[in-house]
Amino acid sequence: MNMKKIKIGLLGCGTVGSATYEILQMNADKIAQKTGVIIEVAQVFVRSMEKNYPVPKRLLTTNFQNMLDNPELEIIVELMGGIEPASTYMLQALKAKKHVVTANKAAVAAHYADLIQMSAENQVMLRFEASVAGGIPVLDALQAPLNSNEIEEVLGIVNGTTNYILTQMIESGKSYETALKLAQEKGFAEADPRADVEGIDSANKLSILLALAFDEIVPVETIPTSGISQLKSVDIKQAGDLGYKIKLLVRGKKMEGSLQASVQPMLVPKDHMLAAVSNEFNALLIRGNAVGDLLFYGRGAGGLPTASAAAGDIIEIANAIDKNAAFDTYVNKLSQSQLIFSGEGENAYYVRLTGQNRPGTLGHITSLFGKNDISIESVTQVAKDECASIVFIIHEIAREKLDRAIRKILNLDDVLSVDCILSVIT
Ligand SMILES: NC(=O)C1=CN([C@@H]2O[C@H](COP(=O)(O)OP(=O)(O)OC[C@H]3O[C@@H](n4cnc5c(N)ncnc54)[C@H](OP(=O)(O)O)[C@@H]3O)[C@@H](O)[C@H]2O)C=CC1
Ligand SMILES: N[C@@H](CC=O)C(=O)O
Repeated sequence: MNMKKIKIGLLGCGTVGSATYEILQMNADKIAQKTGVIIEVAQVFVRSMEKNYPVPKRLLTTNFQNMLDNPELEIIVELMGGIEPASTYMLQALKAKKHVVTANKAAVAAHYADLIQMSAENQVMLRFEASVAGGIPVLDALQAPLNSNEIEEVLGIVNGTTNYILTQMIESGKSYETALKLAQEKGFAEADPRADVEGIDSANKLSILLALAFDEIVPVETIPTSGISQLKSVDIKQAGDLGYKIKLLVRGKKMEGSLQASVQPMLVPKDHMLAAVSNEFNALLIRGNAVGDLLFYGRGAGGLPTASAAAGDIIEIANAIDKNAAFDTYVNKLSQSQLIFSGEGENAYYVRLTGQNRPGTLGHITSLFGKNDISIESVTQVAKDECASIVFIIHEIAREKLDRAIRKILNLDDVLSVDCILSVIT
């Protein structure tokens, strides 16, 4: 049988780029057999011709314009990372009527509307399944299979590096620094790992999820975001003693005409599904008003799992080209919802503070919480010499209300410091 050959160009040949090349070689026969299409990597854009990449040297180029001008290349697969020049290259490729696949959540989140619009105007396909939760097909699921639902909530772990670090700290007693170094060596971390540990990578992914789940474009910089770099081992241990694991979670939730969203380390009860998600694995709970709760679980970082999603997008586009199908733009509608973005919403909280080790301290604090309508679920106190470490779990309230009460607590003579405040999943 004479099969159609579709030529593609890769931008970047690092962890994900080389794994994408590997999958397309390793599974070439299977892909051709299943789809009737041969996918050929015809050019690979890199920064240096001197470096050793796991692709034949004849494919390498350091000139992006060459790829743009190459009429044989029908699909551009952007796996370089960073907002620029990746975004500009993708927009140029779409304008040149080339289909685009990317794993780059930073670029997609920053230029979501422009990219969608450019693909729609030029009637070419744009796919970014690999940009959220690595190998887990969660963006596709939010399209056809779930579009009969109104999505009520998305909640989960979408950053492999931080989940790997927390798992290694909790289960293997590794230091934060050692665990981060290991995550980098394994190819999970971003080129600048601050994006992982400060929660920015999760916020980029959440912004994409909010667009697909709620038709709402929420700029990344407006999402309340905190990461794990400031977490102290004492809180990881204390949370463990109280029956929780700390996880970096993304949450988007529809509440009476408003949309709440946040990225933050949260205490997760040990019997919660998300508590069992370890190392570089990700998991996302999606709640639809018809289907109820769905849990998506799998490897969220690493070369082959991420490349599996990118290669899936390439094959989908190659199929559409082969069949002369209409080139849908995947998400061809831009924000149409009337939801008002209202910050992180209400949460239960873990509050650790240090007070004087003397009778009355605890009473003063609990009475101040009470006067501010804050209800306490549990209190744990550990006294050492002059000081006492006191941990409260308090029932759901708005963060601003908690912060107002904390300011008053800090004015009490017998309170020395408020050391840690973390949200708790209930
Ligand atoms: N690693 C993972 O687990 C996952 C990564 N992603 C995303 O996939 C993308 C790629 O990540 P990853 O493979 O880990 O990154 P790497 O740093 O391993 O690879 C990036 C590649 O792109 C090249 N590159 C970077 N900038 C330029 C530039 N300006 N011009 C030319 N080449 C450039 C690099 O070249 P050089 O070799 O010279 O440095 C390298 O070959 C990122 O968007 C990332 O967020 C998504 C999900 C998971
Ligand atoms: N650095 C990211 C890579 C995948 O998106 C992560 O750790 O999840």
